[in-house]
Amino acid sequence: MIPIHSVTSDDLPQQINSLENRPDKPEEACGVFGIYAPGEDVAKLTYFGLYALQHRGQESAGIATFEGTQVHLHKDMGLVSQVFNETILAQLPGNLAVGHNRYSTTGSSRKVNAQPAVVETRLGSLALAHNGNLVNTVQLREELIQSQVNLITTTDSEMIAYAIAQEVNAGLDWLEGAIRAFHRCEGAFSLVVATPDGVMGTRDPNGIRPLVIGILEGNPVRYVLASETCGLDIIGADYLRDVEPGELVWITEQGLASFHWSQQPQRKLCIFEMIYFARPDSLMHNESLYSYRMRLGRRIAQESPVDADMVFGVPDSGIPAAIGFSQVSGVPYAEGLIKNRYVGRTFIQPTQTMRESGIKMKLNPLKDVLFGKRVIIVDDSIVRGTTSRKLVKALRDAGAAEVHMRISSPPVTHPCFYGIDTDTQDQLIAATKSVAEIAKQLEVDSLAYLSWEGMLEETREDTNSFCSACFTGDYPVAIPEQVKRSKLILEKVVV
Ligand SMILES: O=P(O)(O)OC[C@H]1O[C@H](OP(=O)(O)OP(=O)(O)O)[C@H](O)[C@@H]1O
Ligand SMILES: NC(=O)CC[C@H](N)C(=O)O
Ligand code: SF4
Ligand SMILES: [Mg+2]
Repeated sequence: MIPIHSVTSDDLPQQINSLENRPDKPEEACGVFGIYAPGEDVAKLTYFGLYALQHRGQESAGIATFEGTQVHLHKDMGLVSQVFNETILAQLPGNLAVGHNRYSTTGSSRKVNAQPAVVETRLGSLALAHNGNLVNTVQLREELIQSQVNLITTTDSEMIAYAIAQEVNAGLDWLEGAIRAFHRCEGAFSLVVATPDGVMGTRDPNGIRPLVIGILEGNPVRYVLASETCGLDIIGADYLRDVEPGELVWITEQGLASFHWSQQPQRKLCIFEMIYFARPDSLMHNESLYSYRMRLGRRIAQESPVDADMVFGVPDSGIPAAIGFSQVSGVPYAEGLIKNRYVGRTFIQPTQTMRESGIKMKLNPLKDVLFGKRVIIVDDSIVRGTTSRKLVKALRDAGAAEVHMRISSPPVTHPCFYGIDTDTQDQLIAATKSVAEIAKQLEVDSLAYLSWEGMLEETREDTNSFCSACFTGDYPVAIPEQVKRSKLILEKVVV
């Protein structure tokens, strides 16, 4: 158990959107979970919630519980199953809790930067867990320092916690203080915040990252917040609704109260959540992402048909689209690759050698199935192209006669600043190469990406209600020049 901390200085200096030790593929955004359930084992329920949200961040995990005014906190580097055990969970009593799985986007990947961030205020402690990434970190940090806030790290999440504390210490209550602080933040933030009085959940005015509300039946009903509905399912909570962009929900012994704090809310959910990041069994817009991803496969089969003997998906995230492709094209669906189930979704690959061998460790072609066949492989995205390049070679080595590749999203040409690390622009294969050049480099017989319109229309929602900036460069929240320059480093991008 670690004591309530005021974070120490061992990770200074940091650059904004620190890029060191990044793997070569899109990483998950963080996972957050919150619960108000007096009488229940809130730590254990949070543990299960985080377990279901593990795919959103695998660097560190943490849980903070409140027992009256007393906060209990445990966090460390590693997976949820490595950070917690029965003994540790038993030392986290309380009526309410928040938890976090981290993939770092601002501030290095170190224990000191693990979340929840706990800070003290005149009304007691607050514990905050954040999914997303602020773009005005430099300005916010400056403001906080100038107002004598003793900031020690550069994690954007901790700055939000200190901004709330600052407003509360200036005399505001929890709600007013939090709302004042949210107005000072720009970028992406889905937050859960625990206080001695209750749990808050909010989304930024664009609702870039998801956050859902669930209820645990009982008398009285208990409320749960989670990044995705799979975090509700695992504890038997029913999905109630999404937290709206620019909405604050405040869960206390009085129940759930809602406040709309933004004057200009709009829907700009990250489309990458839908095509890749979130779990396929999670619901978005009242349907599973599995169904949406299958439609993407159907759509690309219509847009870019090709004749072949079999079609299969790149495990895991390419599979639903491959099934959809098969349904429309009539090309039989088969298993051409077997994934080692003990290799995580995002096998962290800090060096090129490890990246290359990582793919080999993760995916193995079925030689007897592939030999002499014309195959179509479907994946959800190509970012740097490392996976595709290795895979195509492995399929050819296994004896495939033809290899056709279909990607169920458009080419990734721009980096993300809102909580997903898609690397600097020069690392994105489609930023510098045309589709024909990529096909040549990957050594495929044909390559086609889904159209941008197709990706958005298949959501069956208003096509303006998504962020798709990594495909277009059209960022819904303006990126300050200094931050832009850290990742947008190419003069000319291929479109
Ligand atoms: O072009 P690249 O830079 O190689 O990145 C893109 C690849 O990475 C992701 O899969 P991931 O390995 O995370 O696995 P999953 O499908 O098991 O989630 C994605 O689904 C692509 O396969
Ligand atoms: N991926 C995320 O959501 C990261 C949250 C936060 N920016 C951090 O670095 O911890
Ligand atoms: S830039 Fe791409 S990954 Fe980032 S929030 Fe927008 S759609 Fe998602
Ligand atoms: Mg994948």
